Amino acid sequence: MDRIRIVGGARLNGTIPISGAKNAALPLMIASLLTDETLTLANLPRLADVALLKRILGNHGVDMTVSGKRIGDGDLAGETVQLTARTIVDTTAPYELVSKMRASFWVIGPLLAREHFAKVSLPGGCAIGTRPVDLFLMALEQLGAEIEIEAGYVVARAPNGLRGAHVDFPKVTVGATHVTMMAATLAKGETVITNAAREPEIVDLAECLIKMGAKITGAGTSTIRIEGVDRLHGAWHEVMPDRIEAGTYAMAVAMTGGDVLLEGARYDTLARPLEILTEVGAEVTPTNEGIRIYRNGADLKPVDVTTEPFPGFPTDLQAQLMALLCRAQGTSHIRETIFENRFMHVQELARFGAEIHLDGQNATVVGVPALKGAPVMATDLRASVSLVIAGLAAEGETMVNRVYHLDRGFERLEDKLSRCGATIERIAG
Ligand SMILES: CC(=O)N[C@H]1[C@@H](OP(=O)(O)OP(=O)(O)OC[C@H]2O[C@@H](n3ccc(=O)[nH]c3=O)[C@H](O)[C@@H]2O)O[C@H](CO)[C@@H](O)[C@@H]1O
Ligand SMILES: C=C(OP(=O)(O)O)C(=O)O
Repeated sequence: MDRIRIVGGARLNGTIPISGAKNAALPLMIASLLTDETLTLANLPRLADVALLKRILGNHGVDMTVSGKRIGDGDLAGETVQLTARTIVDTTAPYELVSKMRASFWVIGPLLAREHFAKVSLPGGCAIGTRPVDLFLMALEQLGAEIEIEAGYVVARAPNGLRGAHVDFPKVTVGATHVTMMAATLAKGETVITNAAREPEIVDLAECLIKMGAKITGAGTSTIRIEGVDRLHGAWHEVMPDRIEAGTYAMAVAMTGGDVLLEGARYDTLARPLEILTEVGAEVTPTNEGIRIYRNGADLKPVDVTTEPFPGFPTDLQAQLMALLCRAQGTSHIRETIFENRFMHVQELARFGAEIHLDGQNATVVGVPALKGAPVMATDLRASVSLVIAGLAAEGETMVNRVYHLDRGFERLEDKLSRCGATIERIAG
């Protein structure tokens, strides 16, 4: 298993190109199941999750060709991939694949809409909470599907096709909003989703579906309207930049000090976390090329933050912010409201000498004057990268074990950071 070795203490200076967003790329790739024509996706990040989804889609009959420019080993640009689901050859998404990544469950929407049948294993993914799928099933039932759970699989049937309906989510869910939106594109009549997720990745998917011929309005607001059409066609779409990757590097620069341009990052997708970073003591400047983050040696200030659905502070940046606050002068409070078990980085951050107290969904972070490098273990994707951030700012050597979590969501992390002056390397093993 690969490990990442870091020698902390260097300031970060330079440019970090931001990759295509994992959490947009996955639903966009899944949308290829909705049409027998070619969906071309540009700026697809080279990530373990994208590779796994290629296998899952291949199993359903999606042909994939890579046509993007690759300039060489040092190239940081994403891939352009053409996905063509001429016919769906298998409507089952098996346990062996779906259990590895939660988003693969989302194939249920397009398969059901196009084939009127889907058998999809209950999902896996990051161990950050129980993560049920009841709201997906509720929405698909409202669109007319008959659903049964058989031996760990969701079996969904819509013999006469799906029909438009009012789907009112009792809580904001990104995944179920994606799936309902995709399924409703081919349903008969109008679907109205209320209390829909407003995340930028929902907007990115809606924009792609519209290019494919879907009739969707309101994506990015709490009410999305979809007028079903008979068929969708091919399209070209560029995956939006990854706001979580950009936010992660922003936290890293705020912690180590330095001056970094996050190339391609979009301020509108990161307004709340960047506002928090400003409160903490970093300088944040949106530019034509992206977002510039600067901090000199000034003290970091403590803050109180609650994770919330977009446009609130994202749960996917909570671990990274916590790492940063370990070095603030004073006591910060973080409340996690999205996932019930997303504090697994706390015990690992303690290995650096951090002082964090947990009480249910609340963490109290007492800033310490210095962190010391340590061997640590990654437990999930964003927790892993919080350990990298802590390691970059800590004195001495840090070894991050179980790096495969990082490879799910961060493209060439060690390349991007070492180009900015960090001492960081991957040790194959
Ligand atoms: C691939 C992807 O895009 N993953 C993101 C997506 O995950 P994901 O789409 O899985 O997260 P959701 O927005 O659905 O989850 C929000 C909350 O709703 C609950 N819930 C969800 C569905 C359901 O049927 N029943 C239910 O109770 C979840 O357990 C959680 O407590 O949004 C999360 C919240 O921004 C992010 O942390 C993940 O990175
Ligand atoms: C939790 C995440 O991913 P997933 O929903 O795929 O587990 C994440 O991207 O932080």
